[in-house]
Amino acid sequence: MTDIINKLSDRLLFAIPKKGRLHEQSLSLLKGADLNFHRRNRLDIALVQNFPIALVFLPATDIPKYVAEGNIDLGITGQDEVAESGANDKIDEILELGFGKCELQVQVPVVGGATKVEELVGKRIVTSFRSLVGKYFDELDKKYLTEEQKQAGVKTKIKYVSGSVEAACTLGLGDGIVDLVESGKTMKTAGLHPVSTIISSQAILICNKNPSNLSLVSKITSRIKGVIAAQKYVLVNYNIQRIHLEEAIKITPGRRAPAISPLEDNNWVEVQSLVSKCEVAEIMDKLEEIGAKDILIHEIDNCRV
Ligand SMILES: Nc1ncnc2c1ncn2[C@@H]1O[C@H](COP(=O)(O)OP(=O)(O)OP(=O)(O)O)[C@@H](O)[C@H]1O
Ligand SMILES: O=P(O)(O)OC[C@H]1O[C@H](OP(=O)(O)OP(=O)(O)O)[C@H](O)[C@@H]1O
Repeated sequence: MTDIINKLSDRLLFAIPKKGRLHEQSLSLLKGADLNFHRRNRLDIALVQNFPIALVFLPATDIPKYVAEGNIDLGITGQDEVAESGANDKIDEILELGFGKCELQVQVPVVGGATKVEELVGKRIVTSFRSLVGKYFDELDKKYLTEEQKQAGVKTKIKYVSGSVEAACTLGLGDGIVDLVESGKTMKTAGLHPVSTIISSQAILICNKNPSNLSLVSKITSRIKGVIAAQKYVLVNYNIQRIHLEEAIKITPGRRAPAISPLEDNNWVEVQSLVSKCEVAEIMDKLEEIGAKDILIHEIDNCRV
């Protein structure tokens, strides 16, 4: 451990979620960006071999605080964690990473629960997002509590639990909860349904406003952008008769323009173009309809676009 600590002083410190929903995908981003490291068993610091960077494995919840205070230069966490930390104006949100997508929702029991979020005003809300939920219900209190209730000191009570928030209504701790929802399976299984959404979130790359090595931050950001772009696009290749080329270009315009190469048979050309992964099936259908042949789709490992 001391040998590693001695090597930290000249390195950019980059925080990675040490467990939970963001851990695995953060590691695959690092791999895609070719940041090589070896993490010793149970050690939360790992030196990157091919850059003057040290990775620090921390809970996603704590990462905004470390980055805001300058103890860490760069970090991956959730937008929800940044909002909850209240550190938004002390950090730069550099890049949305496209994973860890979820919504922070107010949920109530399907049977016998409130039907609208304003019915929860003055009641008990259980959550792990004390600050965001406190602010959210302060606004609702102002709007929906009567003057008599305000004067009597009535307020919505925000109760903190660190996990398994969905159990709170069944166990009688709260009248509603606020927790993250992705597929909705956890919520449904617990007999809950949403009555409002507080924020939408995804994983994000954040940076201190004065990082120790700005050019290295830019380099790492470009590499990560390349990995993300590669996940969004595929390369499509096909042959088409020249007479249909104009229509084909409309279907696959590429980011700038498609690459067009002549074939031995002068009536045909080969076209290569980047297309969005989520549109690929539809694009192949359209190409087939105009007579394209030999349509090939290639995954992209990495790119700069
Ligand atoms: N179901 C989900 N789908 C997508 N992203 C999620 C989901 N749940 C959480 N996240 C994202 O992952 C972040 C970390 O949540 P996670 O539940 O994995 O926490 P954790 O670090 O493992 O801590 P704990 O296990 O103590 O709750 C959240 O702040 C959110 O940005
Ligand atoms: O809508 P879903 O796809 O069901 O996901 C929602 C669940 O995911 C998160 O918890 P996680 O499973 O990460 O564990 P935790 O409760 O220990 O935080 C969140 O707190 C919900 O419980």
